[in-house]
Amino acid sequence: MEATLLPNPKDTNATILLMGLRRGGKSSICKVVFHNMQPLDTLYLESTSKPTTEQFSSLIDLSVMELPGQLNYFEPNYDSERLFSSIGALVYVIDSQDEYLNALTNLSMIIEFAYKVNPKINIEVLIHKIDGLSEDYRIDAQRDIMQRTGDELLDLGLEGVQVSFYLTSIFDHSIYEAFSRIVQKLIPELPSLENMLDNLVQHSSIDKVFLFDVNSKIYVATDSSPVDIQTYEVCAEFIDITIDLDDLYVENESGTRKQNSTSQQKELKSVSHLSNGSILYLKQMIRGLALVALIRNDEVRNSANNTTNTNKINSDFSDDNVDVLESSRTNNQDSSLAIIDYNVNLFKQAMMRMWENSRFINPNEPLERGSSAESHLYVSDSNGAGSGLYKGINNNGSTTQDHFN
Ligand SMILES: Nc1nc2c(ncn2[C@@H]2O[C@H](COP(=O)(O)OP(=O)(O)OP(=O)(O)O)[C@@H](O)[C@H]2O)c(=O)[nH]1
Repeated sequence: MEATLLPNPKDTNATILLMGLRRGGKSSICKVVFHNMQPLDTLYLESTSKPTTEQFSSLIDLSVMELPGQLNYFEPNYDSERLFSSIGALVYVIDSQDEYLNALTNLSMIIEFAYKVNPKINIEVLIHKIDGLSEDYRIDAQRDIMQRTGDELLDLGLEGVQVSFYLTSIFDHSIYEAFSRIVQKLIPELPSLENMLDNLVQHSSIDKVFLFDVNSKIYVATDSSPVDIQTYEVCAEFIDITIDLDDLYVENESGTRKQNSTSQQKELKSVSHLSNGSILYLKQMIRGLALVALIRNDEVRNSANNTTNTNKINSDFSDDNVDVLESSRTNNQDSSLAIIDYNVNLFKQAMMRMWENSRFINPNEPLERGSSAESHLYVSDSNGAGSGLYKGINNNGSTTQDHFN
């Protein structure tokens, strides 16, 4: 019998394979995270009947493939071996509001197969729809699912397989947090990006900084301090506010309104002073990304109280040597922001250099904000799809994730 062709991920893409039993929430997750669908609208989604693949590209080219729950991919007429050998991450969705024992048996079977054909694969389990569970029950369900999965894998003789678990719901930011961590593992440049962000935080009075994909609100990198979900929410919402305001206003030029197209090409930047004295800072980066930083009021106050001059220091900004302005000795908020501006510009230049050196840079590609709803994510190298290089990546600060190996 001829093998049925499953969707063929592009070799150069990082590919995420979404699996799970019927009605678990796979299509809803895709629609909410990558197509900005309102969570309540997912109620009307029809059951998916055949495999689907979508491509998203911005910093990396990412394929998200969904396999419907009712199909058995281990029948000989599916070329599952080729499929599993070419993916970066297997994301298995478990409906935590439903009886999940069948799902766990199915999951173990899939892990056994996937691990055999692709030992570098990242295995990610979403304990999904937790919005319907009490706080206590969520923890119990997570513990139970982890325990049972571990036991099943042991029974199958699969020791040392690393599986990551996330508590998720499309009704809050947990699904974005989970996908951020999943996608980050597919970005070969992640350690360099994190180093650069740490350096930025260190020299710019910044409390927390995220590098967001503007369309999906997934963050492709952040500094090494723990991620607090409220800070994430505030920063992610700031992107929407900035874009809404940006669409609202067009610049005047000699008394006449500029064309929208002209204003869209300018670099997006926004600074907002919150009532508690903190500052939100956003600046457009390359390839559909925006840098969003939270600057706490005490930091700003400290810098405002200091009256000595700003010093320029030479510091090692990731792999590229660039100058960074030290902000600890400025005399007011404005100069503090000016320093952040200067340092963020250096960060952007470093990123541009990094991507110019990357194998995927397309010189004709615009560096500015992605223009279509499907203009999304991150970077991969030529073998990124199956490389899984960053499997053991640091997951510090996550309140929703746990893993074992
Ligand atoms: N409460 C809650 N419901 C959810 C969540 N995510 C998805 N759902 C609901 O779950 C139902 C099934 O979602 P789908 O996305 O169609 O599930 P699926 O896994 O794609 O199902 P198949 O296409 O049959 O494989 C829908 O009614 C969604 O609204 C969630 O986080 N919380």
